[in-house]
Amino acid sequence: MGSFGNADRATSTNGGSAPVVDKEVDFAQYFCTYAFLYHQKEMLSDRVRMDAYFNAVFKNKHHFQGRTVLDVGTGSGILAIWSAKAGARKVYAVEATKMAEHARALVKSNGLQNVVEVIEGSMEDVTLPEKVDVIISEWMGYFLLRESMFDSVICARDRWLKPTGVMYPSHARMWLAPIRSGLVDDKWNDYGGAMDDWHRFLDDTKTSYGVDMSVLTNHFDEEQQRYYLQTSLWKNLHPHQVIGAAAIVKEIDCLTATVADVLNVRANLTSIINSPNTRLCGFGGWFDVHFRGRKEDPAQQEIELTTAPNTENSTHWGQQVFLLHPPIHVSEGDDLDISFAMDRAKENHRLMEVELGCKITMSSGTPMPPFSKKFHIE
Ligand SMILES: C[S@@+](CC[C@H](N)C(=O)[O-])C[C@H]1O[C@@H](n2cnc3c(N)ncnc32)[C@H](O)[C@@H]1O
Repeated sequence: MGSFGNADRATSTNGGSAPVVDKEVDFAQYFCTYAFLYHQKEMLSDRVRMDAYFNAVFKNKHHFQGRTVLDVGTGSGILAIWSAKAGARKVYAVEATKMAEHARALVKSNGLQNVVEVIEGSMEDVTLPEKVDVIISEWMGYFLLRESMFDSVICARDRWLKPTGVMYPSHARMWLAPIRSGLVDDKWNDYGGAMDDWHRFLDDTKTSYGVDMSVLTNHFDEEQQRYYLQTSLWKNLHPHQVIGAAAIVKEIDCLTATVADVLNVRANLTSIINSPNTRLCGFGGWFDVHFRGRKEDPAQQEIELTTAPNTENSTHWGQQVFLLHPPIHVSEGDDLDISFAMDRAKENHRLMEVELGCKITMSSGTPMPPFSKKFHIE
């Protein structure tokens, strides 16, 4: 995954189904960061991520030995190199950016050029000379689906995976849990500070330059609210900040999922608060993926990659935090009835819009007023 730029939003849509993407715009917005080694290094330094993929490949060599492999979005080439080292006969390593040149150099310097073929191009446009036994890819964005790279994996699978083929990873899940966090106060104060500063600016502009700009106050306020209060945050939460049972929002079988399955995520979830006298400050979202092979050709050792809050094994994905202003006093045994909706942003199909609704019933049986809030994942 990566924190790609989103400055110039010009993606068009075809009436609510999968967006039609202007490739040049997508390249400028999304792929640009992946062309830099510093960014690949960030992912290559994530030990949880690296160990999971390394173990998935080397503890399941039977899936690779003598087989053909496709690495979707090879980046530096690391997964293709491991696949070759695990005994693959041929590895096609597809990468959209110029990073393909570095991958090619890395493959050669590791003496694997006879096995790994690096192909520079979009997965959607590339033609392979044969179908493959394994598709390996690290496609996961923040909260799993940001970046929408799974679409490219689905496209690759439908075109190039043999009917007996295996997906690495094979399964994915999104999780959501109620959390407490001091960030709720920080962001509220930052927003207040920004508005105080705006009012000082208005006075100053009027006094010094004779122009009254107060007509813009509502627009500035909306901008600041969006920035400070309605945009989800990247955070590595401490497990103690999770104050209730985590619930599964979405389960994906990578062998069968379609783009339609991941386009609009809808879920009704329940959770129970398990901390006494605390504040419900929002929700934390994360994901896990599993490497299980396929039913008829299972993994010898199943591997899990989780991005759940963890003090020792945090990942560069962290968690996505959706804050509630103001926070709500809750206590052990309070029931949460949560509705979750996530759609792609209209202006950029790789970003997301989330709507979270919640009804809380206190352990006494008394209901609290329900609420609903919209967020942007940027
Ligand atoms: C999250 S990185 C993973 C890189 C590498 N596989 C690894 O695990 O370190 C995803 C890579 O996929 C590439 N990518 C994303 N979508 C692609 C597509 N449709 N076709 C080709 N490459 C793509 C990106 O440029 C990026 O280098």
